[in-house]
Amino acid sequence: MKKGVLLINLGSPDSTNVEDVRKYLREFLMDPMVLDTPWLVRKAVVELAILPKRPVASAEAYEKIWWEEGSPLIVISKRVQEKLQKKLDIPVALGMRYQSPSIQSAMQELYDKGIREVLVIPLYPQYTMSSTWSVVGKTKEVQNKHFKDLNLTFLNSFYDRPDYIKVLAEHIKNQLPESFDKLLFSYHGIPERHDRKAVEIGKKHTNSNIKTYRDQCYETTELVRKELGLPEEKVMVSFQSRLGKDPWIKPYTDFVLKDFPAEGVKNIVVVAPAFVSDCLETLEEIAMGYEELFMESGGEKYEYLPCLNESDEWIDVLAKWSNGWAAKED
Ligand SMILES: C=CC1=C(C)c2cc3[nH]c(cc4nc(cc5[nH]c(cc1n2)c(C)c5CCC(=O)O)C(CCC(=O)O)=C4C)c(C)c3C=C
Ligand SMILES: [Fe+2]
Ligand SMILES: [Fe+2]
Repeated sequence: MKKGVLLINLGSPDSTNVEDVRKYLREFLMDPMVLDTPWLVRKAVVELAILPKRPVASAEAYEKIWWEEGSPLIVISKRVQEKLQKKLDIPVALGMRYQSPSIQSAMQELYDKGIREVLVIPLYPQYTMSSTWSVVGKTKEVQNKHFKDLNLTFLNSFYDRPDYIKVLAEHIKNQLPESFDKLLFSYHGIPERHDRKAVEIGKKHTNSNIKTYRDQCYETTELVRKELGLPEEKVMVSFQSRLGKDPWIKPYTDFVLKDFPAEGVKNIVVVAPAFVSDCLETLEEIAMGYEELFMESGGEKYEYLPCLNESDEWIDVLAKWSNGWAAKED
């Protein structure tokens, strides 16, 4: 059977226009894998508490990082798809979990080429309900509704895959300044509750040994630290982007950054391995907002190292995984 690859990332608003941002946030936050309350409560919270004001602030944040060609997350994901396509003999399509290009349009593209076997790669190294399981659920739903004779194989995570660890460590090493006090691994946070629920959801999608998102983040960090040959005290993990009043997994990046200078940690480097492409969370929150916070708290030097993005070495890894899957007997 003809084979193809489907890359899926989170997605961005279509523009920095407040209405487009509102539309994006509505789709994102109405996902029960993101806001996991009963539908009516979720609808009330989203429409009455979040959507009246947040889109204005979010649009301003997007405005600061938007590129001429569009949202960095979309532009980078398209570059990854194009570069990977050049390396593979089988078609590669790109879909976004929220907004456009949709997962359905990407699947249609592959289907129209006669493809009936698809390797789905959610572009999240670590799985949890709001990242990978949301993508897996949505992709299965679209397949079941519109493409019944399409077979899907999922690459559910790569947080501990030696190829990924090696390419990430090398990428960091090439950009690491000669001297620094701490290398901070800041991952996207999730509510503590999700870390328990996601294990049950993950078991439904796969038979493998499911871990919590927090544990996966610590594992990625430890593997990269060892690959870099850094002592334990040079590295720290934290979690960013809290939303709402529930407890999220700790330590919180903003708290850590505020405390660092008083502890003598004044020269830091920050990486964000929950993302393979730069996006609002890295370019605005980490590279702008957190730098300001750290400097105001007494920090002296702050450097953010960009994600893997469309680097040749990362494309080579994606090509290796895709070819490995494509070479398997049906
Ligand atoms: C309950 C809220 C959220 C959870 C849980 C969550 C988990 C989560 N998100 C990502 C990746 C990205 N999130 C991005 C933006 C973003 N995230 C939330 C909320 C939750 N995320 C919101 C409301 C937003 C939009 C911006 C804002 O208004 O703050 C992005 C950036 C998108 C872009 O266009 O650049 C990414 C990427 C992961 C991996 C994750 C769970 C691990
Ligand atoms: Fe998020
Ligand atoms: Fe954020």
